[in-house]
Parts: sequence; C-alpha cells; structure tokens
Amino acid sequence: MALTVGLRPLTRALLRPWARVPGAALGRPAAGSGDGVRCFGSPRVLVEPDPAAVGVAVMKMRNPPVNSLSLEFLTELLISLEKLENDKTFRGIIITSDCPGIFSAGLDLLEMYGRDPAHCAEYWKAVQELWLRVYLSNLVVIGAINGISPAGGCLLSLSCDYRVLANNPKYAIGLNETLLGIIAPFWFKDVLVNTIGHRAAERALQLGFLFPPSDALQVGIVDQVVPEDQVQSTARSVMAQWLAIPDHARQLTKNLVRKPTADRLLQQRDADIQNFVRFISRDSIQKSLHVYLEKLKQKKG
Ligand SMILES: CC/C=C\CC/C=C/CC(=O)SCCNC(=O)CCNC(=O)[C@H](O)C(C)(C)COP(=O)(O)OP(=O)(O)OC[C@H]1O[C@@H](n2cnc3c(N)ncnc32)[C@H](O)[C@@H]1OP(=O)(O)O
Repeated sequence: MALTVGLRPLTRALLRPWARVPGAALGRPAAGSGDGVRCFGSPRVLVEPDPAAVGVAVMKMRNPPVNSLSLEFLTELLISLEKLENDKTFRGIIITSDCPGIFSAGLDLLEMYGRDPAHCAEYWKAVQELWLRVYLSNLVVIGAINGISPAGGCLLSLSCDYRVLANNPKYAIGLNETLLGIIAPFWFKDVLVNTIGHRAAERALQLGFLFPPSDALQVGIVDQVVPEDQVQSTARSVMAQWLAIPDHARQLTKNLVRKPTADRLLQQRDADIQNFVRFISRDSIQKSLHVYLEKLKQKKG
C-alpha cells in the first residue's frame, strides 16, 4: 500500500529533526546499541528489535501525556510502520505504550476542535492511512495493551491480529465516541462488529462502553487478559505461535478475511473525508467537543 495521502510536507518537516538526533534516524544503529543492532524510530515512536525474538520488532508509542494520535504522531507511526514493512528482517511487530497507564487516548481532539476544514481533511486522511496500514499489514501485529485504550486507541488495538490486555481495573477499552457527542465512523464500527459480533457492537457503540479487563475478555474485544507484568512476555509467546505459520499462507489468509472490510473504506476515501469534515465542522459538534475538553480539564480540579 502506498503512503500517498497529503503527508509529504509534514513528513519532510518531521524527518529533519530526526537527522539531528544521533542514531535516531530510521534504519540507523541507535546510539548505545551494539554493532549491527538495528534500532529505528522517531521522537514519538521507539522501534527496537525484540532481543528475545528473531524477526520481531517492538514499537513503543511515546507521545506523552496520553499518546493522543496527533497528526505528527500519526505521521511518525506511519513512517515507522512503512519502514518495518519494507525491512525483510522483520516478520512481526508488538505495539505497546511507553506512557504509564495509557495505551492511547485515541484521536487527538485538538486536531478536530477549532480547526479549519483543510486541516481536518489532512488529519482524517492520516487517520484512515494508519488504520489501513495496521489493519492490512503483512506483518503479524500484536497489541500489548498496557493502559487505557478508548476510541481511536481501541481502533488501533482492534486492527492488530491479536490483543493482550493488562489486568488492571483502571484500564478499559472500547469505542466511546457517543460519550463525546460524536459518532464512530462506519469503518470503526465494521471492525468492532467483526470482532465482537453485531448485537454486542450495537450496544457497545450506542452506549459508548469502555470495557474493563474482565468484561473486555468476555465480550471478545481483547483475546487475553494477563497480569500487568506479563503483557510483553505473553505478546512474545503469542507472536511465536503466529510466526510458526508460513508467512505467505498467513498473509493471504489475513488479506482474504480483512480485505472486504478495508475495501469499504478504500472505495470511498474521499467521500469519507468530506463526510468527516462536514460532521466535525458543525457548530453542535464543535460545542460537544468543547464541553468534553472542558470536562477533561475540570477533572484535574
Ligand atoms: C463521521 C465521523 C466523525 C467523527 C469521528 C471522530 C472519531 C474520534 C475517535 C476518537 O478517538 S475521539 C477521542 C476519544 N478519547 C477519549 O475520550 C479519551 C479522553 N481522555 C481521557 O479520558 C483521559 O485523558 C485519559 C483516561 C486517557 C487519561 O487520564 P489522565 O491520565 O487523568 O490524564 P488527563 O485526563 O489529565 O489528560 C492529560 C492531558 O491530555 C489531554 N487529553 C486527553 N485525551 C486527549 C485526547 N484524546 N485528545 C487531546 N488531548 C487529550 C487532556 O485534556 C489533558 O490536557 P491538559 O492540557 O489539561 O494537561
């Protein structure tokens, strides 16, 4: 899949600072890493080969405080994913968070609030692109979900091939868009329906459920719940099972299962962008986002 849409100026801008960080440029050995050990990433996305598993990369999201998916962060994720896809040494990625207690707070509300239509369109293209890249990745993608994962964070998790969630009562996962007064786009909905079934998705989406770990496992929005200190090791064991399957057979099967869902978006990407921009620009929606952002602020006291 080509990394095509409207990201070039930002991508160029992002690449410049990386060049100044010793060892942090994509594909270069990291400062402090041993000779020949590939460690690449960007300011917000740390990518390292798993020292205990050949062919596996660990991608850590570090966009503090809450790993919200800003345009810059999305762009860095996309570049790292593209790099991994093109690097034949890797067959699998474990996606996890470097922000304690938070996997990802989802889409960055500040990219949708008080922004002009052109910005919203560029942002939505990047959101689409990240979903397509993760969902259709040829690599095995395991989510090691070590924190709360609402909305866009949940979509990212649902796009992995397998999800391991830390058993912490503070964590929850789900598509909670309605609680913000907005709606989950049809492709978010499709992925949830594919994962937990129509009836459970119908309830979860309308009520904006954020499932705590035991409920998340029961409904099937995650595949495994394990003690927090076992999330990474479990993800690694699961990865070994998936990598035992010949790549070509697994990849073709994944494509067979996922392509119809992805095609629904691919066939109408521009219309989906226009729909998003129209929706998000409405006064009533901007008002809802304002109220929600204020609530987040007030929560701090
Ligand atoms: C047609 C389709 C139309 C529209 C579709 C649009 C789809 C949207 C999907 C989404 O992903 S919307 C985003 C949904 N996300 C959430 O509801 C999560 C909101 N955040 C939280 O609930 C909490 O922040 C947290 C539980 C993740 C973490 O709590 P805590 O550790 O207590 O941190 P704070 O709440 O104090 O947050 C710190 C800081 O970060 C800001 N922030 C939090 N989430 C977001 C976000 N998603 N986008 C932007 N900024 C966020 C928060 O306001 C605080 O900012 P300060 O400046 O006050 O420090």
